[in-house]
This record gives sequence, structure tokens and C-alpha cells, in this order.
Amino acid sequence: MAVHDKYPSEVSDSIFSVLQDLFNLPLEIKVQNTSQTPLFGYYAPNPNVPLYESTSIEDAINLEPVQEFTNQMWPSKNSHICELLHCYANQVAELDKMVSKLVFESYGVEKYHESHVGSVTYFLRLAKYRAPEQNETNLGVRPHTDKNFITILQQNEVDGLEVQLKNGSWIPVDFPPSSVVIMAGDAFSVWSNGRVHSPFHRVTMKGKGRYSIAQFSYCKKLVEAPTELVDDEHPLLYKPLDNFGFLRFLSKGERREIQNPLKAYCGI
Ligand SMILES: O=C(O)CCC(=O)C(=O)O
Ligand SMILES: [Fe+2]
Repeated sequence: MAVHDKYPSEVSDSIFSVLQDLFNLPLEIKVQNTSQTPLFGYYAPNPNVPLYESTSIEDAINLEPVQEFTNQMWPSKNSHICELLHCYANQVAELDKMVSKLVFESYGVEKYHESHVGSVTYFLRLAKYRAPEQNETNLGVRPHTDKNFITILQQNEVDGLEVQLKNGSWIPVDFPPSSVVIMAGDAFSVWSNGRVHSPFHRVTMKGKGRYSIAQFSYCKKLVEAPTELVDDEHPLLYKPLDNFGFLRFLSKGERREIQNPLKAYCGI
């Protein structure tokens, strides 16, 4: 978790009011945001996950894709929204780099950091969870691990995220004001040869509607553990991971049910 006092709360407030506007748009506008990348683009609520709706912007640290998205969603007036989302994505990207740098340094392998940073691409996902009706499931998002390197998450002031501990129990994540949650994904686990754990997490809804904004760093080049992190005590756990290949592997419906997809995809 990072508390960011430098980050003015007006930015967060404005972001969440943009999210409200966005999800209030007509469905025929929202569905225009499609993606070639599995698991991204617009996701309408569906019978299995009725409370959850999301949409995403690929490569949101660059202006052009953000502009394309905001032009699609708000054809008449959008420059302020575009600027806000683009600025948000870049601030979070800086934090992402800082976090990976600290971890690389802590393992004494900072020499690989620059090349890692050069291979990263960011996806911004905006999500809405409506409050459950009576007798309806309160599950916002099913338990899953993130497939990318690092996820940085922020929410409007409504809690709901829960993380599973290694002993199997679930703990609610309490976001202090002006904070973001930083979560390791499966690619980070591969890179660290299992040292960094990518936790299962889910969203459980209570009474109130919730919005969240998550930025995911994905690696464009193969992710592999530095040789320094592999020895007799720490044998290599995974073959080099193709991060987007992994997403394509998972996008085949039945494979989402596999217990440990990372192991199935690139485990040794
Ligand atoms: O909305 C949240 O707090 C979590 C979302 C999430 O886990 C995801 O998009 O992968
Ligand atoms: Fe997640």
C-alpha cells in the first residue's frame, strides 16, 4: 500500500466523477471500446458476474490511445477527461517503476531494471461494481491472481477488495484516504522465481456501489528469473513467460477453471 500525500485529492475526486459519467453512457457507446488483447476492452455485466462492469485503455501513458478512447466515449467534449486520465496513468506509471526498482534493488539485481522498464506496457482498467439487490450474490469479482507484473489500484471510498493469505483465509483491504494498493501479479512471481507471491484476491460487495481504477504493467519481452535468483536452494520454477501468450492461453473459456494456470502454462 502506498499513501500519496503529494497526489491532490481533487485528481482522485475528478477521476471518480469521470468514472460515474462513463458508466452512465448508453451501452451502444460503451461497447465501441474493443480490444485485441484478451480480457480487455468493454465488459458488460453478465449473469455469472452481474455486479461488475469495466472498460480499459491500452497504453494509457501515451496520449493517442487515451484520446481515441475519450473521442469514442464523449465525441463532443472530452479534452479535460483525456488530460485527466493520461495524467493519472503517467503518475501511476512512475509509482510502478519506483516499486519495481525497490524490489530489484532489494534482491541485488538492479542492473536488470532498465531493461525491465523498457519492456513494460500499461493497461488502465476502469471498473464499476453496483450494489447487490436483495437475494443477489455479493460477489463483485471472482477470486483470481493478476497475470501481469504489478497492479496499482485505487478505489472511491467504498471498500470491497479482499486478499487471500497463504493460509487460505481472506482479509479485507482497508484503503486509507489517498492510498493505492500495489499488488504483485503472476509475471512478478515468475521473474522473482517464486519469491514474490501473487495473491488471490476478489471483490465482495456490501451495501454501496463501488468504482475502482487499476493500472496493470505487462511485459512485452519474455519474463525470466535473473540467474542470481536461481540456485540449489531455489531451483528454477518457471520457463520464460510470454505475458500476452499467457493471456491468450487463459482466454480459452475452460482454462479459466484450471487451479494453477501459471504452473500449467509455464511451470517446470
Ligand atoms: O476493483 C478492485 O478492487 C479489484 C479489481 C481486480 O482485481 C482486477 O481488475 O484485476
Ligand atoms: Fe485483480
